[in-house]
Amino acid sequence: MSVISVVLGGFGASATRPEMLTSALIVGALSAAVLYYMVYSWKRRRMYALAAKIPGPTGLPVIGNVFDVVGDTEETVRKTMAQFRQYQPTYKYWLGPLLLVALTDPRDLEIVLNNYKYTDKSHFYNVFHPLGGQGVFNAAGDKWRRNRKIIAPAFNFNFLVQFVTIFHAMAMRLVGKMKARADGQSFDSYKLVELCTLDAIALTAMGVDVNAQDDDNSEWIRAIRRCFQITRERLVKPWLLPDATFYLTRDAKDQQKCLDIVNKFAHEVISRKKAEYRKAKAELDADPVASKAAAHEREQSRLRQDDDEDIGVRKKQTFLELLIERSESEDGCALTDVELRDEVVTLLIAGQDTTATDNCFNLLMLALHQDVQEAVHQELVDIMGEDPTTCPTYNDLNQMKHLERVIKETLRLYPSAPFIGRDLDHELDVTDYRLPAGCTVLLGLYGTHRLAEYWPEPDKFDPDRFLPERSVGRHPYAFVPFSGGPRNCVGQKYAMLQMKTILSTVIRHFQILPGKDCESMDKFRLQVDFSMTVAGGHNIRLVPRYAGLPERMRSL
Ligand code: HEM
Repeated sequence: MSVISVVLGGFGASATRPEMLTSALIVGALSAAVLYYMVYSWKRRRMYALAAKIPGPTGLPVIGNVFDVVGDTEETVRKTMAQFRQYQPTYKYWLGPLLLVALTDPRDLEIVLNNYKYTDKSHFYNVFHPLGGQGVFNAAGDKWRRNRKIIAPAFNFNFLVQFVTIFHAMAMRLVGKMKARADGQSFDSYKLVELCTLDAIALTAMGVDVNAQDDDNSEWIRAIRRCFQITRERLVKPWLLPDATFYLTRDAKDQQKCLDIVNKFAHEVISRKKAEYRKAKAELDADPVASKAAAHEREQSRLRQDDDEDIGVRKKQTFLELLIERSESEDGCALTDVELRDEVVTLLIAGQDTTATDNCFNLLMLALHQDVQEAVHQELVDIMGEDPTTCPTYNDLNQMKHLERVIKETLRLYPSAPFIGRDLDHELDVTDYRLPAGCTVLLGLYGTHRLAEYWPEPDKFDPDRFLPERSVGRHPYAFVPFSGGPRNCVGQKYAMLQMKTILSTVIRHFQILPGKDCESMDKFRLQVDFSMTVAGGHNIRLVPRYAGLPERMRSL
């Protein structure tokens, strides 16, 4: 018997007692649900009223626009872009009871991002919590403020510049792998580049050579990549976003196993590095002259911390070693082993895929714009000479202005993080609307970067937009691939140094040509999980440039 017939028939003369009881229960439950919905809606009347003023696609009753974001991520990206084009710069949509407001106007981005009130990240970032725990990316409130203060000095040029030789060594490994693919056949550059950036971040964060480029099958590498994969899946399957549903799945158990491996490895490295630090310190303390000199160097180093010009004078250290040193020697900076682990794992997650995808998009842009590629190659030859194996100095990297413009223009068109989210717990006035309390704000960096008002012919690849004379007067929040304000990307200088080193090394060795299904920007099928990528691969072809060079220069 259907629910309706139970309800209608249940009150008829022929109804039995159990049927009447069932009917009464159903009617009671339905009435309670309707009453609950009415009270719930009444409480949210202000939200509905403010939301009604914001344009956006029409949704279905109760579930709203859920069908726009469920399913194939390529299709979701396609629909999101169409919505952006139709409603820009601000629009709303509903996912069930959740109101999302997409903001792309740079003035609105500034209002939200440049304000300490909105530094806590949206609830959907909970998918990142298993990896990176309460590290700087995930932490909120005072905990975030403290973490950020402790970690910030590690991202000063003065400290980062020592990593250039590591980036170059990893880039040369990549060139070695690419050499085997330089047969004119199309291949997905991401598969090689993501291992290169994993090697680079593991070495610079922990001082461990995981050598993913030669062996991507070790237990740790399999574990960390599986963790990335599970997080990606949660991001594109909305029903896995809440912990309540995710922790019922097999993936959650799998994630725990992999996390145990990743965390155990990190703890082993931390113990080893701490022991090394303490041993070196004990030896130093036993020698008063050396101890005084080290104290002087520490003080000088502290004074240099904010001076980006004064570089290359610190002794070589990894992020972890710097954090251990600060932890053990400075008031208020003591981090527990779990906190140290969370920071190190955070850097692995935040610094690997972002730079991998962006390096790959750069290779694609250079492949599609041969004139730009040749100009960049010429610039590299002018700065560093013909030998493609030379390691760039910091000054060399600084002079790579053309390459820098290419990287920025690529970040404009394909920002690794196309949007970021914040939850509003009170109303907020942006340029054209008052946003209701309780909504989630999506800051659409991708959309901002394509607003014609700020970027004429926005879909065109034109690195010269970033020439100083063409950048004058541009709104500071019109270009925000690394976000902005107090919670911006702490790793942006690292990212620029790493990408310049890897790209310049590859370009000096190979001419890059477009690969299968990547013959034009229109053909890219974009998808978003961890970062924005091309579904079907960042496919390129390579032609060695070193064929005409002396044998010494050809050895890779
Ligand atoms: C092309 C490369 C990169 C891009 C486009 C990028 C972009 C971003 C963006 C947009 C955010 C803000 C996220 C949010 O508020 O929701 C962010 C935060 C962050 N990024 Fe990056 N990132 C890149 C590379 C890196 C690297 C190489 C590292 C570290 C080595 C790093 C470490 C971080 C950290 C720790 C945060 C969190 C900062 C905080 O919450 O205070 N990023 N990044």
